[in-house]
Amino acid sequence: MVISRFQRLRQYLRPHWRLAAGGILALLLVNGIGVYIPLLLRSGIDELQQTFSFGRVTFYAGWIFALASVMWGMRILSRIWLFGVGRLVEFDLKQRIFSHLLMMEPAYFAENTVGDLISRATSDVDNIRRLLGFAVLSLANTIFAYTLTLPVMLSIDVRLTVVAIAIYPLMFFLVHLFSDRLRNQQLQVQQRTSDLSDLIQEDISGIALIKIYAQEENERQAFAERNQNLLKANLALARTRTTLFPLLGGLASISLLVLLALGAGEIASGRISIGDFLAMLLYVERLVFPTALLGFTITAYQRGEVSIDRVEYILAEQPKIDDAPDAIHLPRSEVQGWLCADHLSYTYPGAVRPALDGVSFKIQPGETVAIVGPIGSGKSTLANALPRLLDIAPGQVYLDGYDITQIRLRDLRGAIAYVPQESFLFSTTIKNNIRYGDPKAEQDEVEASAKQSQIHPEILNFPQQYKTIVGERGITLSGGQRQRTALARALLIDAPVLILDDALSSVDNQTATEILTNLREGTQRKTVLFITHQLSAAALSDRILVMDGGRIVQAGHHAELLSQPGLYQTLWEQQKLEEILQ
Ligand SMILES: Nc1ncnc2c1ncn2[C@@H]1O[C@H](COP(=O)(O)OP(=O)(O)OP(=O)(O)O)[C@@H](O)[C@H]1O
Repeated sequence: MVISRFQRLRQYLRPHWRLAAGGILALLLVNGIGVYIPLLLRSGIDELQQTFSFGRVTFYAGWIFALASVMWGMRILSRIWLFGVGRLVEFDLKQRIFSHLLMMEPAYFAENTVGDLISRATSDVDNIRRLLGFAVLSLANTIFAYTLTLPVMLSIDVRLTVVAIAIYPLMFFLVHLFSDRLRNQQLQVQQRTSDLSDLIQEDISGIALIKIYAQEENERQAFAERNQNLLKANLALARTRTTLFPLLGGLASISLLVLLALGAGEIASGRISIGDFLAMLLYVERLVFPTALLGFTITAYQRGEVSIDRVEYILAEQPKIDDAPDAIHLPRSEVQGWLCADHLSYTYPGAVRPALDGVSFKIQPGETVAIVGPIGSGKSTLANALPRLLDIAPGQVYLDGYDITQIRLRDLRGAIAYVPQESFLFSTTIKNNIRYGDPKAEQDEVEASAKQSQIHPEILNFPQQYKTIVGERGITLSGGQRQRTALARALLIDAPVLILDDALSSVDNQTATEILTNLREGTQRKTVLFITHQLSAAALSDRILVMDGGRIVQAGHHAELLSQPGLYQTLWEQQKLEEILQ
């Protein structure tokens, strides 16, 4: 069922309806008092014209002051509440979008650009906030202002009322017209600002390159050009703004002028009193602002509608990899580490050839298996398929005899520690990076896994040791240090299955061999699957699977594979030759 945007708005508002209702009630009160004050003034003036007394002046002034105070208090409350509702909805939506994005599989982020997702989660959510705060407030305000004020004005003098408000539709269309222009110019300013920040960001990251190629002057010119565009956009926006508001003021003055001209005649003929006339002037004044705002409100509403669609589009996207309806619970402590692939095939969306083509193997708990093969032979695809980072079909991979698509995702991923090719570190301390999978882990556990991955002595040399911050806000680690930190993170969670995808490629051969030997000989032997281009490291494993073109073309021990002609022998000879040539 397609839910209309209006229903969406109601959905967003539902959790905060009390606050929204409070804000709208406060607005009603503001408008009620706003209509009553001119009436009180009218009575005061008409009465004081007959018999003047200071007592009565004080009485009226006191009343008007008290009512105006309540009115302004209520106005403030209505703004706090209604804008607050907008902010709360903004908060809810951001939470929902972020949680939703966390559920999506990595392939989703390859299809949708980060820039677009960020813009939906920020600018579009901001438009919805404006729609719910500003648009609701001004729409309610305009409705109340008109429905309460017009009848009173008409009861005073129909002719004057019609003449006075005749100019309002013009005012409304003027604002509406301008607000479209304002919106486009505002977008231009935003676009130009982001063009400028993109250039600053790129130039700062590539500063070394700019210097090596002596391109400072060209970059300065490129910057001047973008800065000039931003200036133009800002000036155009300023021009529109400075034209609109005086124009509105002018129209409002014309309306007052007409009222004055006609009103004088009405007073002279005795059809209305001076008090009536004064009340009329105040009412006309009261309607100027809501009328002008209505034009902006319509634009805010249109913008908000587009944004609702853009945000809902993200939220409607369902994750392709999710728990099966009756997924099996498999606690990490109960997993032994049997892995089995049965004609596993996978083709990337849009690709012609399968990246995995009928891969079958059986791996026992505690076995260390190396996966080798030329570039693009499907090794990483296999590594990604096991923890279901790829959307593989059921009945192809089994962990401890259970089809992995039937195991709860949390449990499956909890049982498999995976170190991907790119070792990503968060911009926080080394310690927090290592205990990412178990944030409550103590220092000694963190150190134990750092020792296993042979990074401990280097961490002790960092300025604040384990408290040293890495990444953008801290120190930069070398490729090998990053890889060993990522390995320590995987070892800390002590999962029964460990997958290393070329995870020691930047670590020297000797250290890599030591790490792998320790892993094999450690007391808690895990099922280890390690993808590598370093065949000397693969030679240490219990078994080697050789992949080519998405298939396993050879399997066996190092000595066995080396003794028979085939891909492994070729790869080994190539590597030996490279070592000699180096
Ligand atoms: N996201 C993707 N979309 C489409 N094709 C992909 C994608 N990722 C990998 N491929 C293709 O799938 C095939 C197998 O790639 P994979 O990364 O598994 O190879 P690999 O053996 O790990 O290579 P390397 O040794 O370079 O890491 C390649 O032909 C590659 O181009």
